[in-house]
Amino acid sequence: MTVPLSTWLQTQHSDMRQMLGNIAGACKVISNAVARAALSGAQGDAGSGNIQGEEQKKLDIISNDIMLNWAGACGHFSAMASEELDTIVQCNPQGRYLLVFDPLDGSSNVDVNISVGSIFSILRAPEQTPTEADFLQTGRQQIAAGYALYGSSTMLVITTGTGVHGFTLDREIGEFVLTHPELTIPNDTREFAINASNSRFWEAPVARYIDECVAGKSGPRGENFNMRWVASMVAEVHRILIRGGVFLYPKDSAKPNGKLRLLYEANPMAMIVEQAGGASSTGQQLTLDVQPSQLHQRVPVMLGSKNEVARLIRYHE
Ligand SMILES: O=P(O)(O)OC[C@H]1O[C@](O)(COP(=O)(O)O)[C@@H](O)[C@@H]1O
Ligand SMILES: [Mg+2]
Ligand SMILES: [Mg+2]
Repeated sequence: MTVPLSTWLQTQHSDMRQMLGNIAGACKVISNAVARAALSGAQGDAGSGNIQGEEQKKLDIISNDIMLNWAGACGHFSAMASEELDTIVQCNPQGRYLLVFDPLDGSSNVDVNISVGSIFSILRAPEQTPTEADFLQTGRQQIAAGYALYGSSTMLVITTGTGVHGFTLDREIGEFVLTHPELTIPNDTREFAINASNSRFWEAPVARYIDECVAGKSGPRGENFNMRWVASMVAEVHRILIRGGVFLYPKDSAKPNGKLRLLYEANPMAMIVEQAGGASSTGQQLTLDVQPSQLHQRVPVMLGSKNEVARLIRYHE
């Protein structure tokens, strides 16, 4: 049976239906902007930097504007925060929710036609005008999270706290269609993802874990492991949702807080991964339990198949 996103959304309360509907609209528009970038002159650097001192691509800024406009139009968000904006943006004072997003994740890949994505998280808003402090909620307080993957097909993966569901964009009808209901991550895996160029900076527990994987059949794990690194978190998490695996962007001596951002990368992905039966940890603490202290805070991330994440946590004890 074909279930379009608009039909699936009928299972949600009306605020959620409209919020996710508009976010899905934004993702379709971003998908087109990404696909047409070489034709429209939207590839390359914007010549500016974001608050974290990272070079912005033209498509980072375009995607950010699309998400602000489309999500803002549903009227349910009282404020939003984005990777690409220094401070929060006030929206509808009557809105009962906050939106946090990474408009284009993995954007260093965008000029080489490798998969990129968008990540979002929905939180409850306070009754009064939101301030930055109102965004500093733990991942457990998210009421929905998801990502769009702009890959060989465009997909939208959503959780509202009852499982994880994947929709594929059918370009012939312009609709997302439910193709991957109830995604689950196997408990065990023989595949890891880490940027090994940082290995000289790794801390002992991560170095031990990776050494043991690389040692293969003759090592302590007694199994051969495979490795992948796309450098697009959305693509890595998607691979793990489809066939299992473990993804690490740990802290190390060069990046004492890791690289990924807690509110709009780690938390939404951790909610998705937990909802799919996997786990996500900083090494010390479950990602969803971390109390944020800053909007653009970074956090170490280890997520994926439950038993591998449990092993990583053990190695950190
Ligand atoms: O280039 P590195 O250090 O391997 O980092 C790759 C990681 O950085 C990110 O690209 C960060 O996201 P942004 O592109 O949104 O800044 C992740 O998607 C990816 O996992
Ligand atoms: Mg990102
Ligand atoms: Mg980004």
